[in-house]
Formats: sequence, C-alpha cells, structure tokens
Amino acid sequence: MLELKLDRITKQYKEKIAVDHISVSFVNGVYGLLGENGAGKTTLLRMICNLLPPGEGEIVCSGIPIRNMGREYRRLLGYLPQEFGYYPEFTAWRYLMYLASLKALPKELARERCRELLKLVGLEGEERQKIKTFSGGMVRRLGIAQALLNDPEILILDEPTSGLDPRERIRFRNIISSLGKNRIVILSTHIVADVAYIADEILLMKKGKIIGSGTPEELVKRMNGCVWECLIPGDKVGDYTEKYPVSNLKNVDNQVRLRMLSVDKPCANAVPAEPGLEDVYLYFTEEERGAYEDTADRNL
Ligand SMILES: Nc1ncnc2c1ncn2[C@@H]1O[C@H](COP(=O)(O)OP(=O)(O)OP(=O)(O)O)[C@@H](O)[C@H]1O
Repeated sequence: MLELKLDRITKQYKEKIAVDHISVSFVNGVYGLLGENGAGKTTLLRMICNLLPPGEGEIVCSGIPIRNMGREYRRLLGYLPQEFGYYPEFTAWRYLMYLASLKALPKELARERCRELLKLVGLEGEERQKIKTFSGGMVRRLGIAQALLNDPEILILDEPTSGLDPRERIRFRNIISSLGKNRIVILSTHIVADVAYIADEILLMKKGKIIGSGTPEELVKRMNGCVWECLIPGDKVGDYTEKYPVSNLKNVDNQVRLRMLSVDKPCANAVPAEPGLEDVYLYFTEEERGAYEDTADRNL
C-alpha cells in the first residue's frame, strides 16, 4: 500500500505564508481537508500534485521524494481542480476519450475505462450529450471521471461539491466514499457535512496550519461537555454572541434558543447538548476567545 508523507511542507507568497510547516501522512482512505476560504487548502493540494514546488519541506511517496518521480508520480495521481478545464462543445464521451489519449491509454482500454467510469459517476446514457447541456453536478461528476481515467492510487479533489444542490451533493459523497477503499482520496471543502459522513480522517486547516485532526467521532468526542443550549430573551442575544461562539440560533415563541460553546455552564437554564462536527469546526475556526479558549484542550 502506498504511503504519502508530507514533511514540514511550507509555501510563502511574498509576505503571505499560505502553508505553514505541515507534516502529515496518508494511506488508503478518505481524508477531508476542512477549512475556511483562504486557509491554504488549494496551495497544499497543488503541492501534493507536484504542480507547485514547496518553499520548504519534502513530499515523499513510499520513500521517494515526488519531485524526483516525474511521470511515475503523474501515473499514480488523479486531480480534480476547483475549476477544471473542459470543452463545452465536446460530448462527455469525446472529452473522456480525448483525455484518455493524452494519458496514453491504448484505445480499447480507453473505451472500456470510459464506459466503466461513466457508469460509476452516473452519467451512463448521457455520454452523447454536449457538456454545455450538463448541470453543475453532472459537470463535477464528469470531473471525477476524468480524474479516475488512469485508475490513480492518489486522488485529489479540490472543493468537489462546490455549487451542487443537496441531491447532487449526496450522490457525489457516495461516489467518493466508494473510491477510498483502495486509494488515497484527499478532498478539500469548507462544508462540514461533506466530510462528516465520508471522511475516515478530518484535517482541520486554518491559516496554513493543520490545527486539529482525527476521525469525525474522535473530534466530536473532544467537545463533550462544551456544547450548551438555552432559551434567552431576544434582547440578550448580543451579550451571548459577543462572549461565546454560537453554532445555532433559533426563534422560539418570544425567545431565542442558542446553541453555544463554553467550558462552563453559560447561564442558569443552559442544558448540555450532544456535540456535532459543526461545533468542532466552529471551535477550531473561531478566533480565540477567553470564555472557551481551553474548552477542547481540556478534553484532549
Ligand atoms: N498565487 C498566489 N499569490 C499570492 N497569494 C496567493 C496565491 N495563491 C494563494 N494565495 C494566498 O494564499 C492563501 C491561501 O490560499 P488558498 O487558495 O491555498 O486557500 P484555500 O483554502 O484553497 O481557499 P479557497 O477555498 O478560497 O480556494 C490566501 O490568503 C491566498 O490569498
């Protein structure tokens, strides 16, 4: 089994440190790289794809630095960038066959592979349609198919679900989940639900650093005892949102139900709530606040 190892990977654009000394190892499975816009996800993924050289550090694939692997590494890799290039006038079939020829797949194998992949991504029967007639979700699914043409052992998906409606999103997640069984899949997103169900491991990224990692269950467990719900009068909402990270806010009759993070019970009528991954995300991505700073640290 392949092992991809990042050793103190760093990238700086002028004054801006986009990726800051990241060390992490990947083996088969689905990894969800979760972080806000600008956290450095795309920069990190481009370095993993060997499209961008790290300023510092090394990426090693089963013991060999990828910068020395050239074509051999490209053969192992499938990549779906945030914006992937396609020809709108091409049919899905022509587009995939064209890319297969660029990847030097023999014609018969290419046909077989394209048929298999169109089926996998649920575009069977649509292959003679021009891509310009596809919905956003269909285009993204075609994007996955092109990234899988060479049956890659490492699959990199940059924000694969952006712009998809809920149904397409679910469909997409199911496809990705099945792909992680026998390869490394790394996908980036800022949408918690996209990784909550399918990631074997979540890497939380903020300001170029991995600030938390673990299985979704592990991460959620860390928040035990730190998530609270309470009903408060509407005019007190500001007092609480200023003091605590609030993960949900709902009007109930003449009051407001708040869900917030706090080490200590935030008000007399607060009751402990079951933590979820959104609470974890909020905890890690919020700016530091005194009231809950050591919340998750306490549970580590
Ligand atoms: N070519 C570049 N030149 C200068 N700064 C850049 C360049 N590419 C990215 N950055 C900066 O580096 C930081 C990380 O960007 P990156 O695109 O990697 O983040 P991201 O997490 O993928 O965000 P998004 O989801 O918005 O794409 C941002 O502050 C961005 O402005």
